[in-house]
Amino acid sequence: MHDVLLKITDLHVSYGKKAILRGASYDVRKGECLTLLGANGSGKSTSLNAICGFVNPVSGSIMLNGTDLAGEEPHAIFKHGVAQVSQGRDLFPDLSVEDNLRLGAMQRGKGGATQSLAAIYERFPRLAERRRQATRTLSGGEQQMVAIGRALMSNPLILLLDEPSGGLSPQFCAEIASIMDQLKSEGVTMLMVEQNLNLAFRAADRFIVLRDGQVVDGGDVAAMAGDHDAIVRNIYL
Ligand SMILES: Nc1ncnc2c1ncn2[C@@H]1O[C@H](COP(=O)(O)OP(=O)(O)OP(=O)(O)O)[C@@H](O)[C@H]1O
Repeated sequence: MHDVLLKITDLHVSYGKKAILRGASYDVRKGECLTLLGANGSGKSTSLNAICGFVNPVSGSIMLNGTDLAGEEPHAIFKHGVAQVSQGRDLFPDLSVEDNLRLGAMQRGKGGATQSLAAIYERFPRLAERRRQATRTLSGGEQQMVAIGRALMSNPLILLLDEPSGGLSPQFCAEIASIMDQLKSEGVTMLMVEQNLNLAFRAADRFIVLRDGQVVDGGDVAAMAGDHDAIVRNIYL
């Protein structure tokens, strides 16, 4: 038996009249990394946005440790322990690295446990060196580290990662991959959307494939023994 942390059941999300998620159901188990795969427009980012409360589901449930998050406000969902990392887009560019990191802890508020800055700097020495720099002066990969660090400051129950490798050089992709390895070894639960299949399969324990807003495939990454072709065909053909 696996401990389920997040249970999505029959989730429907629409933008106006356009149905994007059409009855998606899946679980994320405690301590695992689950990757959402699927062609462009299949509803991967919408899934993360629904979990975070940036978009309200039409119906269905999003149970986190027994609490239904569906329809809750984003700040309330964050306080329940869901933190999203979205490609550095939501950082404050003129604030220092340190101030951006501190904001992650403040947002969770008094009730939530937080990680110390020292712990984040130990994990990301590159950020310690740049702690006083305006965040906009960092490279894309370093900004992605700030975004991950900021999410970790709130000590989340689950980390949602939207394209962690997006737009990064191969060198930074490798760094992000090793950060994810480290998070996994620490038992951090992650739900990730990732187009870079090398990273997706390296970091993930399990995957699911979305097509037209429904789950059409899924399984254990280890069981595929490196044979990813069938999955790729299922996603893109
Ligand atoms: N705010 C919005 N308003 C209207 N339509 C939207 C909105 N956000 C996304 N969509 C549409 O919903 C569909 C699914 O988008 P989503 O971003 O979830 O796809 P995705 O699977 O993450 O794709 P990609 O791999 O291209 O990022 C797309 O057709 C997109 O144009």
